[in-house]
Amino acid sequence: MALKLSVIGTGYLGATHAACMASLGFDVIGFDTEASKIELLSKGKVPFYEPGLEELLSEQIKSGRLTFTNNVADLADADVHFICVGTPQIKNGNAADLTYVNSALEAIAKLVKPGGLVVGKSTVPVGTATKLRNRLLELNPKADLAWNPEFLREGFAVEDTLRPNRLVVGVVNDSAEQILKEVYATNLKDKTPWVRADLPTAELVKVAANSFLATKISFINAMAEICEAAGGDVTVLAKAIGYDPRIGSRFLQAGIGFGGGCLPKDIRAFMARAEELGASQAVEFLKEIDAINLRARQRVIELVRKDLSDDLQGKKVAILGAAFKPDSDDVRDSPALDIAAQIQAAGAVVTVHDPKAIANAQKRFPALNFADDVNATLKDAEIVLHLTEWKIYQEIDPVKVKSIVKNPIVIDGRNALDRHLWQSAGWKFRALGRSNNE
Ligand SMILES: NC(=O)c1ccc[n+]([C@@H]2O[C@H](COP(=O)([O-])OP(=O)(O)OC[C@H]3O[C@@H](n4cnc5c(N)ncnc54)[C@H](O)[C@@H]3O)[C@@H](O)[C@H]2O)c1
Ligand SMILES: O=c1ccn([C@@H]2O[C@H](COP(=O)(O)OP(=O)(O)O[C@H]3O[C@H](CO)[C@@H](O)[C@H](O)[C@H]3O)[C@@H](O)[C@H]2O)c(=O)[nH]1
Repeated sequence: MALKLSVIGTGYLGATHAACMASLGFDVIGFDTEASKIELLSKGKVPFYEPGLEELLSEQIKSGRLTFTNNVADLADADVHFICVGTPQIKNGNAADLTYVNSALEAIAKLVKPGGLVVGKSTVPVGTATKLRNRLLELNPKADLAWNPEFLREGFAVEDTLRPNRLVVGVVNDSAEQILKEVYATNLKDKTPWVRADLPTAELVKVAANSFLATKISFINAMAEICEAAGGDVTVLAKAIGYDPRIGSRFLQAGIGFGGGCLPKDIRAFMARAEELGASQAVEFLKEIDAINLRARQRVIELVRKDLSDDLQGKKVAILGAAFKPDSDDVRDSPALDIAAQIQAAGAVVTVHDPKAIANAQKRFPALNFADDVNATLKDAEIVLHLTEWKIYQEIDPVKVKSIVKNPIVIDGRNALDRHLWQSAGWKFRALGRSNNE
Protein backbone atom coordinates (compact mmCIF):
# COMPACT_ATOMS: atom_id res chain seq x y z
CA MET A 1 0.00 0.00 0.00
CA ALA A 2 1.22 3.47 -0.88
CA LEU A 3 2.43 5.54 2.04
CA LYS A 4 0.14 8.20 3.44
CA LEU A 5 1.77 11.58 3.72
CA SER A 6 1.02 14.74 5.65
CA VAL A 7 2.33 18.23 4.87
CA ILE A 8 2.50 20.69 7.75
CA GLY A 9 2.55 24.30 6.52
CA THR A 10 0.93 24.87 3.14
CA GLY A 11 2.68 28.00 1.86
CA TYR A 12 4.82 28.23 -1.28
CA LEU A 13 6.77 25.12 -0.36
CA GLY A 14 4.12 23.02 1.39
CA ALA A 15 1.22 23.53 -1.02
CA THR A 16 3.49 22.64 -3.93
CA HIS A 17 4.93 19.62 -2.16
CA ALA A 18 1.45 18.37 -1.21
CA ALA A 19 0.05 18.67 -4.74
CA CYS A 20 3.13 17.11 -6.35
CA MET A 21 3.25 14.17 -3.93
CA ALA A 22 -0.46 13.51 -4.56
CA SER A 23 0.22 13.55 -8.30
CA LEU A 24 2.77 10.78 -7.71
CA GLY A 25 -0.02 8.61 -6.30
CA PHE A 26 0.26 9.18 -2.55
CA ASP A 27 -2.65 10.07 -0.28
CA VAL A 28 -1.70 13.48 1.07
CA ILE A 29 -3.25 15.62 3.75
CA GLY A 30 -2.13 19.25 4.12
CA PHE A 31 -2.39 21.13 7.40
CA ASP A 32 -1.92 24.83 8.11
CA THR A 33 -2.68 26.98 11.14
CA GLU A 34 -4.07 29.70 8.85
CA ALA A 35 -7.72 28.73 8.40
CA SER A 36 -8.29 30.97 5.36
CA LYS A 37 -5.49 29.21 3.48
CA ILE A 38 -6.98 25.78 4.19
CA GLU A 39 -10.38 26.99 3.07
CA LEU A 40 -9.01 28.14 -0.29
CA LEU A 41 -6.80 25.11 -0.84
CA SER A 42 -9.70 22.77 -0.08
CA LYS A 43 -11.58 24.41 -2.93
CA GLY A 44 -8.66 23.85 -5.27
CA LYS A 45 -7.53 27.49 -5.11
CA VAL A 46 -3.90 28.37 -4.50
CA PRO A 47 -3.57 31.39 -2.17
CA PHE A 48 -0.53 32.66 -4.11
CA TYR A 49 0.67 32.67 -7.71
CA GLU A 50 2.77 29.79 -8.91
CA PRO A 51 2.58 28.73 -12.57
CA GLY A 52 0.86 25.37 -13.09
CA LEU A 53 0.17 24.77 -9.40
CA GLU A 54 -3.54 25.56 -9.30
CA GLU A 55 -4.27 23.17 -12.17
CA LEU A 56 -2.30 20.37 -10.50
CA LEU A 57 -3.83 21.07 -7.09
CA SER A 58 -7.44 21.04 -8.25
CA GLU A 59 -6.80 17.91 -10.31
CA GLN A 60 -5.39 16.14 -7.25
CA ILE A 61 -8.27 17.25 -5.03
CA LYS A 62 -10.70 15.88 -7.58
CA SER A 63 -8.78 12.58 -7.62
CA GLY A 64 -9.54 12.27 -3.88
CA ARG A 65 -5.85 11.79 -3.02
CA LEU A 66 -5.32 15.35 -1.75
CA THR A 67 -7.19 16.87 1.20
CA PHE A 68 -6.58 19.77 3.56
CA THR A 69 -7.45 20.33 7.19
CA ASN A 70 -6.95 22.83 9.97
CA ASN A 71 -7.29 20.15 12.59
CA VAL A 72 -3.90 18.64 13.33
CA ALA A 73 -5.51 15.48 14.74
CA ASP A 74 -6.53 14.58 11.17
CA LEU A 75 -2.86 13.88 10.38
CA ALA A 76 -2.70 10.86 12.69
CA ASP A 77 -3.25 8.43 9.84
CA ALA A 78 -0.14 9.50 7.88
CA ASP A 79 3.08 7.48 7.79
CA VAL A 80 5.34 10.39 6.86
CA HIS A 81 4.92 14.01 8.00
CA PHE A 82 6.69 16.75 6.06
CA ILE A 83 7.38 19.95 8.00
CA CYS A 84 7.18 22.86 5.53
CA VAL A 85 6.51 25.83 7.85
CA GLY A 86 8.23 29.20 7.56
CA THR A 87 11.60 30.08 9.11
CA PRO A 88 11.69 33.87 8.64
CA GLN A 89 14.36 36.23 9.91
CA ILE A 90 13.78 37.32 13.53
CA LYS A 91 12.67 40.92 14.02
CA ASN A 92 15.77 42.29 15.74
CA GLY A 93 18.62 40.30 14.30
CA ASN A 94 19.92 38.00 11.62
CA ALA A 95 18.92 34.64 13.07
CA ALA A 96 16.09 32.43 11.86
CA ASP A 97 12.87 32.41 13.84
CA LEU A 98 12.29 28.78 14.75
CA THR A 99 8.96 29.34 16.52
CA TYR A 100 6.94 27.76 13.71
CA VAL A 101 9.19 24.73 13.25
CA ASN A 102 9.20 24.09 16.99
CA SER A 103 5.44 24.39 17.33
CA ALA A 104 4.86 22.16 14.28
CA LEU A 105 6.99 19.47 15.91
CA GLU A 106 5.17 19.83 19.23
CA ALA A 107 1.80 19.58 17.47
CA ILE A 108 2.67 16.47 15.51
CA ALA A 109 5.01 14.56 17.88
CA LYS A 110 2.47 12.52 19.78
CA LEU A 111 0.39 11.81 16.69
CA VAL A 112 3.15 10.02 14.78
CA LYS A 113 2.45 6.31 14.40
CA PRO A 114 5.01 3.77 15.65
CA GLY A 115 7.63 3.55 12.90
CA GLY A 116 6.39 6.84 11.42
CA LEU A 117 8.76 9.49 10.14
CA VAL A 118 8.81 13.27 10.52
CA VAL A 119 10.73 14.88 7.65
CA GLY A 120 11.88 18.48 7.87
CA LYS A 121 11.92 20.40 4.59
CA SER A 122 12.05 23.95 5.95
CA THR A 123 15.41 25.70 5.79
CA VAL A 124 16.88 25.67 9.29
CA PRO A 125 20.12 26.56 11.04
CA VAL A 126 22.46 23.62 11.45
CA GLY A 127 21.76 21.79 14.69
CA THR A 128 17.99 22.29 14.57
CA ALA A 129 17.21 18.81 13.21
CA THR A 130 19.14 17.04 15.96
CA LYS A 131 17.38 19.12 18.62
CA LEU A 132 13.98 18.41 17.07
CA ARG A 133 14.77 14.71 16.77
CA ASN A 134 15.76 14.50 20.43
CA ARG A 135 12.54 16.24 21.40
CA LEU A 136 10.48 13.93 19.18
CA LEU A 137 12.06 10.83 20.70
CA GLU A 138 11.37 12.22 24.17
CA LEU A 139 7.67 12.59 23.34
CA ASN A 140 7.32 9.57 21.07
CA PRO A 141 10.20 7.07 21.25
CA LYS A 142 8.86 4.95 18.38
CA ALA A 143 9.00 7.81 15.85
CA ASP A 144 12.00 9.11 13.91
CA LEU A 145 13.01 12.37 12.22
CA ALA A 146 14.97 13.04 9.03
CA TRP A 147 15.89 16.26 7.16
CA ASN A 148 15.24 16.60 3.46
CA PRO A 149 16.00 20.17 2.39
CA GLU A 150 14.10 21.62 -0.55
CA PHE A 151 15.74 23.40 -3.48
CA LEU A 152 12.73 24.48 -5.53
CA ARG A 153 12.67 27.89 -7.14
CA GLU A 154 9.49 29.96 -7.12
CA GLY A 155 8.15 30.27 -10.63
CA PHE A 156 9.35 26.70 -11.35
CA ALA A 157 8.12 25.11 -8.14
CA VAL A 158 6.09 22.27 -9.69
CA GLU A 159 8.78 21.28 -12.17
CA ASP A 160 11.52 21.49 -9.51
CA THR A 161 9.49 19.38 -7.07
CA LEU A 162 8.61 16.70 -9.59
CA ARG A 163 12.03 16.65 -11.22
CA PRO A 164 14.59 17.90 -8.66
CA ASN A 165 18.23 18.01 -9.75
CA ARG A 166 19.17 16.12 -6.58
CA LEU A 167 17.59 14.73 -3.44
CA VAL A 168 19.39 15.21 -0.16
CA VAL A 169 18.32 13.18 2.85
CA GLY A 170 19.75 13.69 6.29
CA VAL A 171 19.10 10.56 8.32
CA VAL A 172 20.32 8.85 11.46
CA ASN A 173 19.58 5.30 10.38
CA ASP A 174 18.84 3.09 7.37
CA SER A 175 15.13 2.70 8.05
CA ALA A 176 14.54 6.45 7.71
CA GLU A 177 16.43 6.42 4.40
CA GLN A 178 14.38 3.44 3.26
CA ILE A 179 11.10 5.29 3.92
CA LEU A 180 12.35 8.30 1.98
CA LYS A 181 13.40 6.05 -0.89
CA GLU A 182 9.80 4.84 -1.02
CA VAL A 183 8.52 8.44 -1.09
CA TYR A 184 10.91 9.38 -3.89
CA ALA A 185 10.77 6.08 -5.81
CA THR A 186 9.72 7.84 -9.04
CA ASN A 187 12.71 10.17 -8.91
CA LEU A 188 15.06 7.32 -8.10
CA LYS A 189 13.74 5.45 -11.13
CA ASP A 190 14.54 8.57 -13.16
CA LYS A 191 18.12 8.46 -11.80
CA THR A 192 17.85 11.66 -9.77
CA PRO A 193 21.10 11.89 -7.77
CA TRP A 194 20.50 10.74 -4.18
CA VAL A 195 22.72 12.08 -1.43
CA ARG A 196 22.51 10.48 2.00
CA ALA A 197 23.97 12.66 4.70
CA ASP A 198 23.90 13.03 8.44
CA LEU A 199 21.48 15.60 9.88
CA PRO A 200 23.91 18.55 10.19
CA THR A 201 25.31 18.05 6.70
CA ALA A 202 21.81 17.93 5.17
CA GLU A 203 20.93 21.21 6.88
CA LEU A 204 24.22 22.75 5.77
CA VAL A 205 23.82 21.66 2.13
CA LYS A 206 20.78 23.91 1.88
CA VAL A 207 22.34 27.07 3.31
CA ALA A 208 25.61 26.42 1.50
CA ALA A 209 23.74 26.20 -1.82
CA ASN A 210 21.85 29.43 -1.19
CA SER A 211 25.02 31.17 0.01
CA PHE A 212 26.80 30.14 -3.16
CA LEU A 213 23.94 31.41 -5.34
CA ALA A 214 23.83 34.71 -3.42
CA THR A 215 27.59 35.02 -3.79
CA LYS A 216 27.41 34.49 -7.53
CA ILE A 217 24.81 37.25 -7.88
CA SER A 218 26.70 39.68 -5.66
CA PHE A 219 29.93 38.87 -7.49
CA ILE A 220 28.45 39.97 -10.79
CA ASN A 221 26.89 43.01 -9.14
CA ALA A 222 30.30 43.93 -7.74
CA MET A 223 31.67 43.63 -11.28
CA ALA A 224 28.79 45.87 -12.38
CA GLU A 225 30.03 48.55 -10.00
CA ILE A 226 33.53 48.26 -11.46
CA CYS A 227 32.18 48.35 -15.02
CA GLU A 228 30.30 51.54 -14.22
CA ALA A 229 33.44 53.12 -12.78
CA ALA A 230 35.63 51.99 -15.68
CA GLY A 231 33.22 52.39 -18.59
CA GLY A 232 32.76 48.65 -19.16
CA ASP A 233 29.65 46.59 -19.82
CA VAL A 234 28.78 43.95 -17.22
CA THR A 235 26.40 42.09 -19.55
CA VAL A 236 29.26 41.43 -21.97
CA LEU A 237 31.59 40.57 -19.11
CA ALA A 238 29.06 38.07 -17.69
CA LYS A 239 28.60 36.45 -21.08
CA ALA A 240 32.32 36.13 -21.57
CA ILE A 241 33.16 34.63 -18.15
CA GLY A 242 30.07 32.40 -18.33
CA TYR A 243 31.48 30.50 -21.30
CA ASP A 244 34.03 29.01 -18.93
CA PRO A 245 32.23 25.86 -17.76
CA ARG A 246 33.94 26.15 -14.38
CA ILE A 247 32.08 29.45 -13.92
CA GLY A 248 28.88 28.88 -15.93
CA SER A 249 26.56 31.55 -17.23
CA ARG A 250 23.59 31.08 -14.86
CA PHE A 251 23.02 33.41 -11.92
CA LEU A 252 25.23 36.06 -13.48
CA GLN A 253 22.41 38.45 -14.30
CA ALA A 254 23.53 41.80 -12.91
CA GLY A 255 20.94 44.23 -11.63
CA ILE A 256 19.18 45.22 -8.44
CA GLY A 257 20.10 41.96 -6.78
CA PHE A 258 18.49 39.12 -4.93
CA GLY A 259 15.42 39.20 -2.74
CA GLY A 260 12.63 36.82 -1.81
CA GLY A 261 11.80 34.66 1.15
CA CYS A 262 15.03 32.64 0.91
CA LEU A 263 18.40 34.00 -0.20
CA PRO A 264 18.54 37.16 1.98
CA LYS A 265 17.28 35.57 5.19
CA ASP A 266 19.23 32.35 4.66
CA ILE A 267 22.63 34.01 4.35
CA ARG A 268 21.88 36.13 7.42
CA ALA A 269 20.74 33.13 9.46
CA PHE A 270 23.88 31.29 8.34
CA MET A 271 26.06 34.13 9.67
CA ALA A 272 24.15 34.16 12.96
CA ARG A 273 24.48 30.39 13.38
CA ALA A 274 28.17 30.38 12.46
CA GLU A 275 28.73 32.98 15.17
CA GLU A 276 27.00 30.76 17.73
CA LEU A 277 29.26 27.92 16.62
CA GLY A 278 32.37 30.08 17.06
CA ALA A 279 33.02 29.92 13.31
CA SER A 280 31.88 33.38 12.24
CA GLN A 281 35.10 34.12 10.32
CA ALA A 282 34.34 31.33 7.87
CA VAL A 283 31.28 33.09 6.54
CA GLU A 284 32.24 36.69 7.19
CA PHE A 285 32.29 37.18 3.42
CA LEU A 286 28.51 36.81 3.44
CA LYS A 287 28.30 40.18 5.18
CA GLU A 288 29.89 41.69 2.08
CA ILE A 289 27.59 39.66 -0.19
CA ASP A 290 24.62 41.15 1.67
CA ALA A 291 26.11 44.66 1.52
CA ILE A 292 26.80 44.49 -2.24
CA ASN A 293 23.23 43.24 -2.71
CA LEU A 294 21.64 46.08 -0.78
CA ARG A 295 23.96 48.63 -2.44
CA ALA A 296 22.51 47.78 -5.85
CA ARG A 297 19.18 49.22 -4.71
CA GLN A 298 20.89 52.47 -3.68
CA ARG A 299 22.68 52.65 -7.02
CA VAL A 300 19.34 52.68 -8.83
CA ILE A 301 18.10 55.48 -6.60
CA GLU A 302 21.29 57.44 -7.35
CA LEU A 303 20.61 57.03 -11.08
CA VAL A 304 17.10 58.39 -10.55
CA ARG A 305 18.46 61.43 -8.70
CA LYS A 306 21.07 62.00 -11.39
CA ASP A 307 18.42 62.16 -14.11
CA LEU A 308 15.70 63.99 -12.20
CA SER A 309 17.15 65.96 -9.30
CA ASP A 310 18.56 65.35 -5.84
CA ASP A 311 15.23 66.49 -4.54
CA LEU A 312 12.63 63.94 -5.61
CA GLN A 313 9.70 65.80 -4.04
CA GLY A 314 6.65 65.54 -6.31
CA LYS A 315 8.53 63.75 -9.14
CA LYS A 316 6.38 61.21 -10.98
CA VAL A 317 8.10 57.83 -11.03
CA ALA A 318 6.71 54.75 -12.80
CA ILE A 319 7.86 51.36 -11.57
CA LEU A 320 7.47 48.18 -13.58
CA GLY A 321 7.56 45.20 -11.23
CA ALA A 322 6.93 44.59 -7.56
CA ALA A 323 7.58 40.85 -7.15
CA PHE A 324 11.09 39.75 -6.12
CA LYS A 325 11.34 37.89 -9.43
CA PRO A 326 9.10 37.26 -12.44
CA ASP A 327 6.46 34.50 -12.45
CA SER A 328 5.84 34.96 -8.74
CA ASP A 329 3.58 37.14 -6.61
CA ASP A 330 6.03 36.96 -3.72
CA VAL A 331 7.12 40.37 -2.44
CA ARG A 332 9.13 39.17 0.56
CA ASP A 333 12.29 41.29 0.64
CA SER A 334 11.60 42.37 -2.93
CA PRO A 335 14.33 44.69 -4.26
CA ALA A 336 11.79 46.29 -6.62
CA LEU A 337 9.37 47.14 -3.86
CA ASP A 338 12.11 48.33 -1.53
CA ILE A 339 13.30 50.76 -4.21
CA ALA A 340 9.71 51.91 -4.82
CA ALA A 341 9.17 52.55 -1.11
CA GLN A 342 12.47 54.40 -0.70
CA ILE A 343 11.78 56.67 -3.67
CA GLN A 344 8.33 57.39 -2.35
CA ALA A 345 9.73 58.13 1.10
CA ALA A 346 11.99 60.70 -0.60
CA GLY A 347 8.86 62.57 -1.72
CA ALA A 348 8.27 61.19 -5.21
CA VAL A 349 4.84 60.17 -6.49
CA VAL A 350 5.40 56.51 -7.28
CA THR A 351 3.08 54.26 -9.29
CA VAL A 352 3.84 50.56 -9.35
CA HIS A 353 2.71 47.91 -11.82
CA ASP A 354 3.03 44.15 -11.53
CA PRO A 355 1.06 41.44 -13.33
CA LYS A 356 0.57 39.30 -10.20
CA ALA A 357 2.02 40.89 -7.07
CA ILE A 358 -0.06 44.05 -6.60
CA ALA A 359 -2.28 42.60 -3.86
CA ASN A 360 0.71 41.46 -1.81
CA ALA A 361 2.60 44.69 -2.49
CA GLN A 362 -0.39 46.77 -1.42
CA LYS A 363 -0.61 44.90 1.87
CA ARG A 364 3.07 45.58 2.50
CA PHE A 365 3.15 49.23 1.33
CA PRO A 366 -0.42 50.58 1.28
CA ALA A 367 0.76 54.15 0.69
CA LEU A 368 2.25 53.40 -2.76
CA ASN A 369 0.05 53.94 -5.83
CA PHE A 370 -0.67 50.84 -7.86
CA ALA A 371 -2.00 50.45 -11.39
CA ASP A 372 -3.04 47.26 -13.09
CA ASP A 373 -2.32 48.56 -16.54
CA VAL A 374 1.15 49.35 -17.92
CA ASN A 375 0.03 52.45 -19.85
CA ALA A 376 -1.75 53.89 -16.81
CA THR A 377 1.45 53.35 -14.82
CA LEU A 378 3.59 55.16 -17.38
CA LYS A 379 1.24 58.11 -17.83
CA ASP A 380 3.12 61.41 -17.34
CA ALA A 381 6.06 59.61 -15.71
CA GLU A 382 9.25 61.62 -15.43
CA ILE A 383 11.26 58.42 -15.25
CA VAL A 384 10.47 54.72 -15.73
CA LEU A 385 12.14 52.00 -13.64
CA HIS A 386 12.11 48.42 -14.90
CA LEU A 387 12.70 46.40 -11.72
CA THR A 388 11.24 42.89 -12.19
CA GLU A 389 11.88 41.26 -15.54
CA TRP A 390 8.37 40.01 -16.36
CA LYS A 391 8.17 38.97 -20.01
CA ILE A 392 5.39 41.49 -20.72
CA TYR A 393 7.79 44.35 -20.00
CA GLN A 394 10.20 43.08 -22.63
CA GLU A 395 7.29 43.22 -25.07
CA ILE A 396 6.56 46.91 -24.46
CA ASP A 397 6.97 48.93 -27.65
CA PRO A 398 9.16 51.90 -26.64
CA VAL A 399 7.96 53.87 -29.66
CA LYS A 400 4.32 53.59 -28.60
CA VAL A 401 4.80 54.38 -24.93
CA LYS A 402 7.11 57.33 -25.52
CA SER A 403 4.17 59.67 -26.03
CA ILE A 404 2.57 58.60 -22.74
CA VAL A 405 5.45 59.59 -20.47
CA LYS A 406 6.63 63.09 -19.63
CA ASN A 407 10.34 62.28 -20.00
CA PRO A 408 11.49 59.27 -22.03
CA ILE A 409 14.04 58.01 -19.51
CA VAL A 410 14.16 54.36 -18.52
CA ILE A 411 16.36 52.62 -15.95
CA ASP A 412 16.67 48.90 -16.59
CA GLY A 413 17.32 47.47 -13.13
CA ARG A 414 17.46 43.92 -14.48
CA ASN A 415 19.48 44.29 -17.69
CA ALA A 416 16.64 42.57 -19.49
CA LEU A 417 15.28 45.20 -21.89
CA ASP A 418 16.62 45.63 -25.41
CA ARG A 419 18.77 48.73 -25.00
CA HIS A 420 19.18 49.30 -28.70
CA LEU A 421 15.41 49.21 -29.25
CA TRP A 422 14.71 51.76 -26.52
CA GLN A 423 17.54 54.06 -27.56
CA SER A 424 16.46 53.94 -31.20
CA ALA A 425 12.99 54.98 -30.06
CA GLY A 426 14.53 58.08 -28.51
CA TRP A 427 14.72 57.00 -24.88
CA LYS A 428 17.58 57.80 -22.50
CA PHE A 429 18.51 54.30 -21.40
CA ARG A 430 20.17 53.71 -18.04
CA ALA A 431 21.26 50.39 -16.60
CA LEU A 432 23.38 49.00 -13.78
CA GLY A 433 26.87 48.00 -14.83
CA ARG A 434 26.71 49.50 -18.30
CA SER A 435 27.72 52.81 -19.70
CA ASN A 436 25.03 55.35 -18.93
CA ASN A 437 26.16 57.89 -21.49
CA GLU A 438 23.62 58.87 -24.13
N1 LIG B 1 9.43 29.40 -1.00
C1 LIG B 1 10.39 28.69 -1.52
O1 LIG B 1 10.68 28.77 -2.71
C2 LIG B 1 11.20 27.75 -0.68
C3 LIG B 1 12.06 26.84 -1.30
C4 LIG B 1 12.84 26.00 -0.52
C5 LIG B 1 12.78 26.07 0.86
N2 LIG B 1 11.94 26.98 1.44
C6 LIG B 1 11.86 27.00 2.90
O2 LIG B 1 10.61 26.40 3.25
C7 LIG B 1 10.05 27.00 4.39
C8 LIG B 1 8.67 27.53 4.07
O3 LIG B 1 8.78 28.56 3.13
P1 LIG B 1 7.52 29.14 2.34
O4 LIG B 1 8.06 30.07 1.33
O5 LIG B 1 6.65 28.03 1.92
O6 LIG B 1 6.81 29.97 3.52
P2 LIG B 1 5.28 30.45 3.61
O7 LIG B 1 5.27 31.54 4.59
O8 LIG B 1 4.74 30.64 2.25
O9 LIG B 1 4.53 29.18 4.23
C9 LIG B 1 4.67 28.75 5.54
C10 LIG B 1 3.31 28.23 6.01
O10 LIG B 1 3.45 27.59 7.29
C11 LIG B 1 2.28 27.87 8.03
N3 LIG B 1 2.54 27.58 9.45
C12 LIG B 1 3.25 28.30 10.35
N4 LIG B 1 3.29 27.66 11.54
C13 LIG B 1 2.61 26.52 11.37
C14 LIG B 1 2.34 25.41 12.22
N5 LIG B 1 2.79 25.36 13.47
N6 LIG B 1 1.60 24.40 11.73
C15 LIG B 1 1.15 24.42 10.46
N7 LIG B 1 1.40 25.43 9.60
C16 LIG B 1 2.12 26.46 10.06
C17 LIG B 1 1.96 29.30 7.72
O11 LIG B 1 0.63 29.64 8.01
C18 LIG B 1 2.26 29.33 6.21
O12 LIG B 1 1.11 29.01 5.44
C19 LIG B 1 11.07 28.05 4.83
O13 LIG B 1 11.95 27.48 5.74
C20 LIG B 1 11.81 28.38 3.54
O14 LIG B 1 13.10 28.88 3.78
C21 LIG B 1 11.13 27.79 0.71
O1 LIG C 1 21.38 35.99 -12.04
C1 LIG C 1 20.53 36.25 -11.18
C2 LIG C 1 19.65 35.28 -10.65
C3 LIG C 1 18.75 35.65 -9.67
N1 LIG C 1 18.69 36.93 -9.23
C4 LIG C 1 17.75 37.31 -8.17
O2 LIG C 1 17.93 36.42 -7.08
C5 LIG C 1 16.73 36.22 -6.37
C6 LIG C 1 16.48 34.76 -6.16
O3 LIG C 1 16.20 34.12 -7.37
P1 LIG C 1 15.94 32.55 -7.46
O4 LIG C 1 17.05 31.85 -6.79
O5 LIG C 1 15.65 32.21 -8.85
O6 LIG C 1 14.59 32.45 -6.63
P2 LIG C 1 14.08 31.68 -5.35
O7 LIG C 1 12.74 31.17 -5.73
O8 LIG C 1 14.24 32.59 -4.18
O9 LIG C 1 15.01 30.40 -5.15
C7 LIG C 1 16.16 30.35 -4.30
O10 LIG C 1 15.78 30.14 -2.96
C8 LIG C 1 15.00 28.93 -2.76
C9 LIG C 1 14.60 28.89 -1.30
O11 LIG C 1 15.64 28.50 -0.47
C10 LIG C 1 15.85 27.74 -3.16
O12 LIG C 1 15.10 26.54 -2.95
C11 LIG C 1 16.28 27.88 -4.61
O13 LIG C 1 17.11 26.78 -4.98
C12 LIG C 1 17.02 29.20 -4.77
O14 LIG C 1 17.36 29.38 -6.15
C13 LIG C 1 15.64 36.94 -7.18
O15 LIG C 1 15.38 38.18 -6.55
C14 LIG C 1 16.28 37.15 -8.54
O16 LIG C 1 15.80 38.29 -9.18
C15 LIG C 1 19.56 37.89 -9.75
O17 LIG C 1 19.52 39.06 -9.35
N2 LIG C 1 20.45 37.52 -10.73
